[in-house]
Amino acid sequence: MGTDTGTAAIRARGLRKAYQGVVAVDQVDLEVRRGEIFALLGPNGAGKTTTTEILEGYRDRDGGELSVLGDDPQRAGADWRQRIGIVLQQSGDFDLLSVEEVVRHFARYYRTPRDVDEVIEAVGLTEKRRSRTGLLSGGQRRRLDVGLGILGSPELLFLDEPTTGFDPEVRRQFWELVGGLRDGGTTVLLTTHYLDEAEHLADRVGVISRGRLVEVNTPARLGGRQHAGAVVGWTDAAGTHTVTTAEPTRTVRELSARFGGAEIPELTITRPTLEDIYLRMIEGEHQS
Ligand SMILES: Nc1ncnc2c1ncn2[C@@H]1O[C@H](COP(=O)(O)OP(=O)(O)OP(=O)(O)O)[C@@H](O)[C@H]1O
Repeated sequence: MGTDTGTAAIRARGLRKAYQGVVAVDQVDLEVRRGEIFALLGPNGAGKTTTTEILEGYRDRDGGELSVLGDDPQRAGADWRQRIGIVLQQSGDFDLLSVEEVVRHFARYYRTPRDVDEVIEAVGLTEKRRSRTGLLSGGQRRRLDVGLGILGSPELLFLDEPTTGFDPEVRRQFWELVGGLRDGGTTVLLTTHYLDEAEHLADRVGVISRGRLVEVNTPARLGGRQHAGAVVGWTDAAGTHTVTTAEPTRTVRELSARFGGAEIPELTITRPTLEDIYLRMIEGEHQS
């Protein structure tokens, strides 16, 4: 397809893959723009890993057209590989080496690697640089994985379920790290089961179910979320009340009048979360 991909980092048309006759990826059309964080969501077995592996060049497709950074991953060579970064769910086994030794080792695979100290600093492991990687916590280990993924200053970074097992604080720090990469111009393809992660990080999300890409949209608009009603809740002497409405402002105004302009007790206004919308979509898919 040549190098003319415009602003698309990934462009797939009719991507298809079956294992022993069982279809895992079914006519997927996908466009990931340069500089965006795109999250691929879907239940277990939906086809996310298969799709990502095809995009990474680790798995051959059965059909469809594909351009990743202007080349077909099935034919692309070492030059192309230098331009992508991959952070797998489980990385290699080098427990006896220190953080610094591991980063230095992997830096040799790149013609123009980033500065080792800078990478260690970027993933927040400076204090652990001399620790054996086998002694790192799960979250620290994951950051090292990301450090290795960005060593070659990739134009496109694949992150496969990067924050599984992270505590909330470390997840937030990790999100900042990934957001910073995007701000620096890196395109990120993220797979995750955490909907809050997708909401926080992704510019756009794609929902894949039973091998098919069901919808691509911004987190705010997925599944018509922007039109979903709000739930207004409050309490009074009779107990707790909730009302679902398309006009929460009007409801609040009425309540305010009823309480004589005083504070409305325990007032809440909630809208469906991305997870609510996603679960509805997936449920609908299974019933269809
Ligand atoms: N190597 C393989 N051989 C045979 N079938 C496979 C192989 N890899 C995946 N599959 C099947 O293809 C389908 C898609 O699997 P895939 O791993 O791509 O899903 P996934 O969305 O990544 O799931 P998860 O969220 O559990 O990681 C599943 O039905 C799975 O059983």
